Amino acid sequence: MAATTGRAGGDDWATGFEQAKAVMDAKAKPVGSLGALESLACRLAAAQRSVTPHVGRAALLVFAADHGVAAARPAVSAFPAAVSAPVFRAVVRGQAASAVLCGANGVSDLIAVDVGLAADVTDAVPPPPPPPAAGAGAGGSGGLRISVLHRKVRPDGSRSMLAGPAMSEEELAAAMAAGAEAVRGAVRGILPPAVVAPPPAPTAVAEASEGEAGLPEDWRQCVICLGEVGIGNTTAAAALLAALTGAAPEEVCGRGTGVDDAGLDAKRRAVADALAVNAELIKGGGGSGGGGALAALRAVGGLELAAMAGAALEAAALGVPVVADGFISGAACLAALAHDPQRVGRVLLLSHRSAERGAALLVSALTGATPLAPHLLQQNPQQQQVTWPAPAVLDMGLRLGEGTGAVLVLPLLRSAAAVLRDMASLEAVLAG
Ligand SMILES: O=C(O)c1ccc[n+]([C@@H]2O[C@H](COP(=O)([O-])O)[C@@H](O)[C@H]2O)c1
Ligand SMILES: Cc1cc2nc[nH]c2cc1C
Repeated sequence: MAATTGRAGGDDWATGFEQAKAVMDAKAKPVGSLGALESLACRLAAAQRSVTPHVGRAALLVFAADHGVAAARPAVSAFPAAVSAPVFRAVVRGQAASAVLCGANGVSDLIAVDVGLAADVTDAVPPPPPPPAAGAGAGGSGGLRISVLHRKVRPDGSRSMLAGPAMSEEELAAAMAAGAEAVRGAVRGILPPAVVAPPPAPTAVAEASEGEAGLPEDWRQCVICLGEVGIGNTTAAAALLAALTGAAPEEVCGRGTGVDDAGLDAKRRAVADALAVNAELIKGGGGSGGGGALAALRAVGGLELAAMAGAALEAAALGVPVVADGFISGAACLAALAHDPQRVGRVLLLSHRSAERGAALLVSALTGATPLAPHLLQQNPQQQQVTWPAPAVLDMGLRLGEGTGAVLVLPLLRSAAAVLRDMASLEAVLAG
């Protein structure tokens, strides 16, 4: 009989999942009767390598940036680009939806990261951290600590993907490194309330994970939620999804913050133009050195999407569960998954299906039902062995971003872990 405590599966994700499933199936309930909660628990167990999974500290990382495509073609969003910075400030003050939901759902850390807002936000200061006694349990709002990480890669956001790649190689690396840095700060739990520092030098930014050294004892029980803010980023996410799957602009573009028919048409044209301008980099022809998922991210992504991809890759390198949010966060995670399918697929959890048109295709691609573009499959034979994430847990018509959907799933994750950890077996119940 499978062990009920201790480590599950060593480094073998599938063995860990099967051990957790055996424990789950032996619980005092008809097999499968807790539905998706059961597979959520088994995935958490496999990611944490323990058949007694636990959601300890949960952190929300909100990455913010502006977009050259929105500056070049403002019609792609219902809001002017100038709105990204005030929304970021509201997150930092603890007044935005993401921060409020963090408080309501037992999130211990919210880390807001400026990777390319087209405004100076270095004066954005979070509220003082809560006293230790306030606690961070679900239901209380007093335990949330907010930190700000200033890692602006470009002063005016990403370059316009209509005129070439949205990022240089160095800019992509710097944004991804900011994402990795935020993950390590969250897992360590030692970020000061405000971290004001100049961007790291380009040579220092692409460092790989430093390994487990210096991590606190409970680091494996940390869960990372990803979120973003960036006017125009549904256009970048749509272009990235199209580049990664080969889908047409009509399939990936939606109304974002609420554009009308003319705005939707502008988005479709922007995505088609960006894919044409960056075709060589995306597909890897003409000695461009491109063709991989990170080349697509560089070509038509954005600085906050790159940061989220870097964060997902770092969480995967550490083996810490990472929860994707909506359309933009999901597209960034798809790039990370296509880049390192073996490791990312083991830790990535999908929180919800956004209301954005294109989200259905995105979830389908993230779960392996829709194949990646042929050039990506050829480049990466690992795609055959990938552990695909399970379908999104919620479908509530959410389309705000900021990581709101990822945070909303935390109570379900905690419940799933509690069932696997604490529920009696049918054998024990029948024995009285
Ligand atoms: O997460 C989603 O699914 C989502 C869907 C639509 C819009 N958003 C948010 O709205 C902004 C992007 O919308 P837009 O219309 O400016 O491209 C950005 O700040 C996102 O956080 C987010
Ligand atoms: C008000 C507002 C809040 C947001 N939060 C994330 N994206 C956003 C976009 C807008 C426009």
